[in-house]
Amino acid sequence: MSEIAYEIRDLVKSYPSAKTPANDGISLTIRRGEVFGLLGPNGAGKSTLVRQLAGMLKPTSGTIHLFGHDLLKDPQTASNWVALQPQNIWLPAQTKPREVIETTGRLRGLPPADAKREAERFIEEFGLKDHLEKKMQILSGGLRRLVATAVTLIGNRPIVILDEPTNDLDPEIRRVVWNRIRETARTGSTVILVTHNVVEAEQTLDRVTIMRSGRILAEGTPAELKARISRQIRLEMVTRPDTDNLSFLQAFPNVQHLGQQRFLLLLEQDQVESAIADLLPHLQNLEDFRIVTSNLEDIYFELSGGDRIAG
Ligand SMILES: Nc1ncnc2c1ncn2[C@@H]1O[C@H](COP(=O)(O)OP(=O)(O)OP(=O)(O)O)[C@@H](O)[C@H]1O
Repeated sequence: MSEIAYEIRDLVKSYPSAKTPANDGISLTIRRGEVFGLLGPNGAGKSTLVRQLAGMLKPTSGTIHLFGHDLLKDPQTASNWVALQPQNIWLPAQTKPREVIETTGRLRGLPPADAKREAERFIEEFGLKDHLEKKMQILSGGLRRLVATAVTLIGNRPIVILDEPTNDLDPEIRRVVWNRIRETARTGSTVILVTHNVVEAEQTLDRVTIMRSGRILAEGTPAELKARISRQIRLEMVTRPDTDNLSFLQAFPNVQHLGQQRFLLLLEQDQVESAIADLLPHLQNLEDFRIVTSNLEDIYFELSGGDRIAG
């Protein structure tokens, strides 16, 4: 099988009702066996892109080759090779977790004993044991997403696409899901991830594309993208809840408000010392502060010059 999973060229998708294209000239190469991340704010066009990659949506123009096959001429290729967990998950309302996971495994060609064993492992790891008698229609959103993730991962399809797999999940289980995603790539599957959870995804992704307004802003490994602003240091501050006087923050012209009591300053290395000196007289207004190196979310913020990704 080709070392290139997807070759996407000049892809445009315009919805009839929209003024601007949801995907506006996307060209990308996704390699076999990598975990590839699509990051970007709401409305950037990420879901539109992955639905086309899964053969569920027809591009307006451009080409998509999957393992060398022209997906537009032969959309069936995608149904044979791709497992997609869409953002708005749908699972048959009357089914129960074990049944839907195991049956999917069998439909993907696993021998019955293997499908059963694999389903048991997902049930165990994803903490579904106490919910096996519940039908999909009464499962909570987070549990439904976990079942959908198991359904997508079971059977190790050559292409696995997950659109926001860790939404609605608590931190402990998110870690389990990220581990399973990495394991899936180790077996040779190519994994494409749409996520807002930039900080956690950074550990999982081999390569990243940052999108905005239907276009690609940047592409590379997390390390390559970070190298662009690696000189910068983050000074994160949490103000005390009872502090009304935040005027001391005005001494820092580029301070960003991250929401609630959280503030962020991105500093050049030679600015750190004086910033701390400016901050010291106001420590009584701070609940916490820390100095760390930049992360992937900062790169997104720097590149887009705008909204911070909701975490
Ligand atoms: N079926 C549709 N008809 C018309 N416009 C649509 C349709 N689906 C998406 N859009 C528009 O296309 C643009 C891209 O949407 P898309 O869902 O692909 O973005 P996204 O990056 O996945 O966003 P989010 O992170 O919020 O899921 C948005 O402006 C959206 O309103």
